[in-house]
Amino acid sequence: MSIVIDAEGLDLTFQTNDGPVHALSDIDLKVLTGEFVSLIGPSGCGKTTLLRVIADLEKPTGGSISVNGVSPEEARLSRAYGYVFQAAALYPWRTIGGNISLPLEVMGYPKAERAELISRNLDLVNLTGFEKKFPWQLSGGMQQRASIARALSFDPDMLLMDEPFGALDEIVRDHLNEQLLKLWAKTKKTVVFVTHSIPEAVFLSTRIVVMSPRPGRIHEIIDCELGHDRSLDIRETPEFLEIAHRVREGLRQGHSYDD
Ligand SMILES: Nc1ncnc2c1ncn2[C@@H]1O[C@H](COP(=O)(O)OP(=O)(O)OP(=O)(O)O)[C@@H](O)[C@H]1O
Repeated sequence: MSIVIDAEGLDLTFQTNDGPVHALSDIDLKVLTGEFVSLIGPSGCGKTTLLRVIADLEKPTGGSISVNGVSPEEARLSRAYGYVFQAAALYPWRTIGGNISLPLEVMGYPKAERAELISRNLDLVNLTGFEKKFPWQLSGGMQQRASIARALSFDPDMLLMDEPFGALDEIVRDHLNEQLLKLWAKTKKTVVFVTHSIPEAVFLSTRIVVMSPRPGRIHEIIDCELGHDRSLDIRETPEFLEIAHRVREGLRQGHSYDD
């Protein structure tokens, strides 16, 4: 396995009207090919900022980071990743197929190839038959699946997912977690996934990065070796509960309730 993301001593301070905000401090993280790494931590600990630095949507103010061995900017330009936002962020005036097609149009894919990729990726997220619907005709869970299909459309090796299921109810979230795991096993993508949910992180990940706030740091990295073939029942097993307990302890230790 090779190193996809290599961050060393990463620092990011935002300059705001209210003074500097130290969002990331001394982040060391290596992500290997095919891993599913979750970033978990309390609100404001820098999870989204770290994901955005990997995606070249923010520039770090210190330290170094490479993605696929090159700078985040070069990786972005070479389409190294697909990005899934917190809200599905689909264009309401475009059909589901039209939304998935958009990055492909921007990249100049010919029409026939676009049609083939739209159909393949709709199939991957179990939305075959919904190509001509508009986003408002789909449930929240289906919209989020469509946005995953869009992120996958040009077959990037890596998916960056910022709390994609945070706004969905628990039953839908469970279902999508199962589907995402199957998709990950099938496509062998490298995934970096932001979440607030301990069960979600333990269910999905091969490693869990526990972050703590003010400034955003990595408190602990926990291995999550539950095998690749997981069903939701695994959440009742002692192994699962043990890892969930360790994550909860890590979050507690990293979080000061005094401020
Ligand atoms: N563009 C920005 N300008 C100024 N401050 C910012 C900016 N983006 C994020 N921050 C600040 O950086 C810190 C980390 O924010 P970030 O959104 O990365 O946290 P998070 O862990 O993803 O939070 P949440 O779980 O609520 O999404 C916060 O204090 C936030 O207010």
